Amino acid sequence: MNAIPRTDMQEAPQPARIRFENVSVDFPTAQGPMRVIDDISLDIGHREFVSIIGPSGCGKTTLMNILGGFVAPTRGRVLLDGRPVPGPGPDRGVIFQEYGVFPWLTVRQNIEFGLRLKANRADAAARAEVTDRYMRLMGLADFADHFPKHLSGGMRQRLAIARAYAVKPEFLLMDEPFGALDAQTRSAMQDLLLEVLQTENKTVLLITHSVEEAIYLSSRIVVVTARPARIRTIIDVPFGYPRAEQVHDDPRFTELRSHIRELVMQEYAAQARQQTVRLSD
Ligand SMILES: Nc1ncnc2c1ncn2[C@@H]1O[C@H](COP(=O)(O)OP(=O)(O)OP(=O)(O)O)[C@@H](O)[C@H]1O
Repeated sequence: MNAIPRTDMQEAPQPARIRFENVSVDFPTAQGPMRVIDDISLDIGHREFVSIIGPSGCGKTTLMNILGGFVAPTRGRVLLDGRPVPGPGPDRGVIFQEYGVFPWLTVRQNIEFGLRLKANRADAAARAEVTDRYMRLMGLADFADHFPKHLSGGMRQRLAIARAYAVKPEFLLMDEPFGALDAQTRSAMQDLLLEVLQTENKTVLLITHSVEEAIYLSSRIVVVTARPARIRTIIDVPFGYPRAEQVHDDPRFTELRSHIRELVMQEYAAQARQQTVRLSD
């Protein structure tokens, strides 16, 4: 495929806000260390939106867990604004595939939780205002005093998203955040995210299995290989921000979608071959 010129508003990423420097991760297994990430280097600039796409189980979540401060690399390092990741912190809002909500707190209390933390201290009126805003945006206003167990799966996921957005983290780390939502809600959540990014400075790393979602939202897409995850290729998305629904109809969208799908399919095939070899060992 021909190189697609970069036409979005964001300049080349420099200096890096997020830097993966020759990162490798091995996990111990009964058969010895298993390499999950292999020598990944990647710079992500201020206000960039980078998506990672690759076969299931290849190591994407592990990559995000390193950035979140939950997993340490075996080799290499990850820098945030030039400093090694110190552990989890309120500068990074993390949204996982599974609902990251506290079951013992109501909807309102869940959203307020982060706002009460010292690093994000806000007075009670400001907390209530932000909480009300996100409950409205997420369609949860009528459920303010409900506990998560009384919400549908999609509502719990929207609550998890509201909690992360409300704290206004500089970095959003999102691991399949919309995967559990129905198509209509997923599309609304994508648009809401684009809206939030228009008004707030955020640098975003998204893991998704949806090629369309990656193209619609990102400025760059990183395709990773079957395990161990290496960078297969990095693609510049040729659409600027604000980004409108109509980009789905752009012929470049269709062309990119086919190209990325093909790459991901090849990696799934490589993964299947590896598994066949392992089974026959
Ligand atoms: N803490 C851990 N200890 C041992 N193995 C782990 C650990 N975390 C992940 N793994 C293994 O590492 C591999 C990669 O997992 P990871 O969750 O990073 O993949 P993924 O690409 O995010 O998968 P998916 O797309 O299905 O969510 C898997 O084989 C998983 O079982």
